[in-house]
Amino acid sequence: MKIAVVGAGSWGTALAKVLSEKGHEVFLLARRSEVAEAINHRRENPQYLPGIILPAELQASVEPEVLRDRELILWVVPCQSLRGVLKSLRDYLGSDTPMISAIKGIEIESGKTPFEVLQEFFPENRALMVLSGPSFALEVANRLPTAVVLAGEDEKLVHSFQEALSLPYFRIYRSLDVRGVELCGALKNIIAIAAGISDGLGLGLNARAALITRGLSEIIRLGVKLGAKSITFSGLAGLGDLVLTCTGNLSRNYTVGFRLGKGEKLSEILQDLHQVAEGLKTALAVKKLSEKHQVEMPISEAVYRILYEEESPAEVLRKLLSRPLKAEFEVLPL
Ligand SMILES: NC(=O)C1=CN([C@@H]2O[C@H](COP(=O)(O)OP(=O)(O)OC[C@H]3O[C@@H](n4cnc5c(N)ncnc54)[C@H](O)[C@@H]3O)[C@@H](O)[C@H]2O)C=CC1
Ligand SMILES: O=C(CO)COP(=O)(O)O
Repeated sequence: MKIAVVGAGSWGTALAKVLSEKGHEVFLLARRSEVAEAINHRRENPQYLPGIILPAELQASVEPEVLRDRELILWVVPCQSLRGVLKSLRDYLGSDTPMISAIKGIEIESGKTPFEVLQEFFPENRALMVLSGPSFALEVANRLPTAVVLAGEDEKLVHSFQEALSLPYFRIYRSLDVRGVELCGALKNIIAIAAGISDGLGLGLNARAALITRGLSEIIRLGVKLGAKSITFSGLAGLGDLVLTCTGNLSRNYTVGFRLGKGEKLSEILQDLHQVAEGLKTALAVKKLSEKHQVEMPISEAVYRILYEEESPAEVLRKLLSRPLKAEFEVLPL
């Protein structure tokens, strides 16, 4: 298959490597020519995946022309950049070319997920899909066993792409709950920031386990209100990715939280963060969505206050721990 991956950051590069190893003809569309040149000439993306040797067959380019004859496009740019990228590339794209978003976020302005933004640009396209799940780019690039989930509305289509894109070390499960899979990937990043803060404060493993579990509970509440199936949250995109990013120090979101917990200011952290930590922006989008839909999200709200209202992590923690005691489970629709 002729494939293009748009976005030559760590995840775009790792996915392009997987697809190239599967035998597809892959173009990686980069924004900067030095990134494309390094991939083509040194077989490496030194800024985003240093030390990983890329397949000789994988080609990189900054020319949108390479999108013209592709049979599948993967979108792997930061969520808040997707709209601008689509505006600039739309003329090079077929209206019904199969597309997969591997982006984990929610647009701040519109409250839309990447899938919804793609639908806005390609309203006739019935071949839009979402890829999510626990998958650190570096581990995938090192061919360590990984399981992810591909979701789409057309079961036959999703099934065919599941077969076409899987490798023994990159196992793709399939789902029809696009909304759920996509919201899981976006919302878990805020909980990962919270887990990082907790670890940075030295609150221990009990606290982190409680954060993951109560975090899951609140992201299910919002997700279900927004049309997701609650069972999806117990799958790879939900619990799987929550566990990975809340416990793995390869996570950018967790790392931002950890540094906040250690007392650094967000402005200082942003200065040397050279990759996207989607949870920072998703926290803004979720603040608006949770208020609009009247969903209680104490952990996401706490992260928002630390990030944007300069409340100290210790003060936010004090407030979280003095919330009224309640029943563990509300009745949730399946
Ligand atoms: N890195 C990982 O392990 C994983 C990342 N993701 C998701 O993939 C998405 C991309 O993340 P990463 O590759 O990790 O980010 P990154 O920060 O490593 O790279 C982002 C890439 O997008 C490009 N970019 C940014 N703005 C652009 C614009 N306006 N036009 C064109 N290109 C632009 C950058 O130049 C860079 O190449 C995020 O939504 C992230 O949550 C999902 C699974 C795993
Ligand atoms: O989503 C990820 C792994 O599944 C990557 O997490 P971070 O964006 O926090 O690094």
